Amino acid sequence: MISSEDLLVRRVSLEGRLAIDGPLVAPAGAITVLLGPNGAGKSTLLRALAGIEPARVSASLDGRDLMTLPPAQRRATCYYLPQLGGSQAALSVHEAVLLSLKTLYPGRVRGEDLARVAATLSAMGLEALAERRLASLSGGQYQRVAIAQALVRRPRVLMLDEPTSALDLHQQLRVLEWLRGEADAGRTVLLALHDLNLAARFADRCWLLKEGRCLASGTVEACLTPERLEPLFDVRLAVEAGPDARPRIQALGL
Ligand SMILES: Nc1ncnc2c1ncn2[C@@H]1O[C@H](COP(=O)(O)OP(=O)(O)OP(=O)(O)O)[C@@H](O)[C@H]1O
Repeated sequence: MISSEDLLVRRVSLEGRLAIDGPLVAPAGAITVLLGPNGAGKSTLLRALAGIEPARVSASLDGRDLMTLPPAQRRATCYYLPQLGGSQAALSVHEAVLLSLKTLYPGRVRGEDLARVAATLSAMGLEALAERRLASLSGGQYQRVAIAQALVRRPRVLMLDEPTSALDLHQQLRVLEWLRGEADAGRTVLLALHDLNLAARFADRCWLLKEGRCLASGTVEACLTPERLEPLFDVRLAVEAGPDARPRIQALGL
């Protein structure tokens, strides 16, 4: 059943790139993972929902038509973190995270904002790097700064595009466990992921995308099956239940 606190996507289309026919649901309080091969349209869909791509979007959030939100409010409500980039900006890690918050609340820096920045740096294990310049960071360190810049704003919908692509195993689990907490706090978390086992472990729901279309959506158990995944990725797979009863996926070959 769709609640008034869901992100409900009815249709999204972008000439030649995306033809999503819903309904697709990303509930508040849940992690929804977008899965699909390279070029499937995962980033384009997230960008369309965030209002960055000039797509035709029919979607609602908390019962309100997403398109009626003024563009700045829509981007603040649905924060989109792109795939790993890098920054040469002459900012420290602390300044970069604080700047993200100041962009949301221009002209305001209160004690509570500094406390929020400190808590976010701590959540991402960045305290020791707080005074380091962005340009001096490793790829994985920079990715955690970018995630901290998203988290510090506490958006209603967090859309993170491949947020663990540069992270070591410890940091992958740290970030996903933190995102689990963000969902438990009532946010909607939407992630594009390539790691099927991370998706199996942390997601509540999946949207399976290929060639700009959504082939299936539903619970992890319903979506992460060989019948769904083998044609999606064009590989042979074995799926078995892990000790936590969630699927474990092994690639057997092409
Ligand atoms: N700015 C753009 N202009 C035109 N086509 C684009 C643009 N960006 C992406 N595309 C195309 O749109 C399609 C979907 O790309 P998208 O980046 O959404 O895929 P994805 O599922 O996120 O892939 P990946 O797993 O490789 O990140 C691809 O065919 C891509 O080449």
